[in-house]
Amino acid sequence: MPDDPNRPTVLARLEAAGKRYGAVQALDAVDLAIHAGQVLAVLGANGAGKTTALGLLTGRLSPDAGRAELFGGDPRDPRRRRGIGVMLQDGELPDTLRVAEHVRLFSSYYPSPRPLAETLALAGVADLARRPYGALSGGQKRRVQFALAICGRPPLLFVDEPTVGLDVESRRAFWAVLRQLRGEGTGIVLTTHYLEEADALADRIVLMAGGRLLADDSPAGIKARADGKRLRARSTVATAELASWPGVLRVHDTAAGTELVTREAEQVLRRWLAADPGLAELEVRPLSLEEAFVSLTQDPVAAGRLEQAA
Ligand SMILES: Nc1ncnc2c1ncn2[C@@H]1O[C@H](COP(=O)(O)OP(=O)(O)OP(=O)(O)O)[C@@H](O)[C@H]1O
Repeated sequence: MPDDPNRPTVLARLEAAGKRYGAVQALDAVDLAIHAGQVLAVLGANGAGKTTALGLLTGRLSPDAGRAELFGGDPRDPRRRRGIGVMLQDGELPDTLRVAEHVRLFSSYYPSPRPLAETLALAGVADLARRPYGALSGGQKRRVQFALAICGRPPLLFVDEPTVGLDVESRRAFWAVLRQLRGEGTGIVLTTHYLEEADALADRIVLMAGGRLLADDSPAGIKARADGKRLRARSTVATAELASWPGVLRVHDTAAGTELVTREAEQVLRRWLAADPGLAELEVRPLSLEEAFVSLTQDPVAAGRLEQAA
């Protein structure tokens, strides 16, 4: 059968993949596909299984159930691993080599690397080329690690919390480069604890908790699945009372008034107005990705609904 040109190219996948460390089921029956020309953001609290999932996809770890596949074969095969670029969280590099020397050395491992100047410019380190790595700031080191991950033009790029320690301007510049690489057809797997980053960049988000996938959807889809609203108003009703009402998921006081999250906005709002005729400065808005994330990872009912929907 001819290939469907509209079907995305799968670069890597997990099929019912599991990994156990003693009593800890780090990954449990996870199905995941990584597509060319897409940014996939992997989100989850500490210990959710993100690093383990990436370890299986990059061939650093082997599954003990199910399978992992990279470019159609075994991720542990060095020829396949040469097709990926990896930017790890704590990449240690020799301090004495200069930035350009590091990039030149890494580029030499690949069959058709980017020109040195292009790699340095993309990573935003052109003006640091002659500086020894050890003399760079934390954020500058992150950018050099990114340069090493992209210098070989890998069709698949893994970036693990890439913008930790970057200032706002550098973070935006980094996002622009990731978008450019995606535009060139690169598949990008991004783990991040910055939900704003996932919202801004990702075509798809997978949400992990306890080694399992809670959701695999677009950022808008994730927000819609959480299906809640945030209400905020100045009110004399005590937060403890609001928290006891049916349908209210969370309540807290802010400088701008009392804020609550609910999946039954109309019902809760009617009750709130009846209980406090003086209620003022009312604001109703959909959940942000951050609020949806908290709601889905902390609320087993919502997580169950997600699993059914998936
Ligand atoms: N080498 C190991 N030996 C024992 N347990 C491990 C090992 N690696 C991971 N685990 C456990 O497996 C679970 C998943 O860990 P993993 O590192 O994949 O989580 P994560 O989502 O990447 O977390 P973080 O956001 O903190 O990086 C955790 O409970 C962790 O303690």
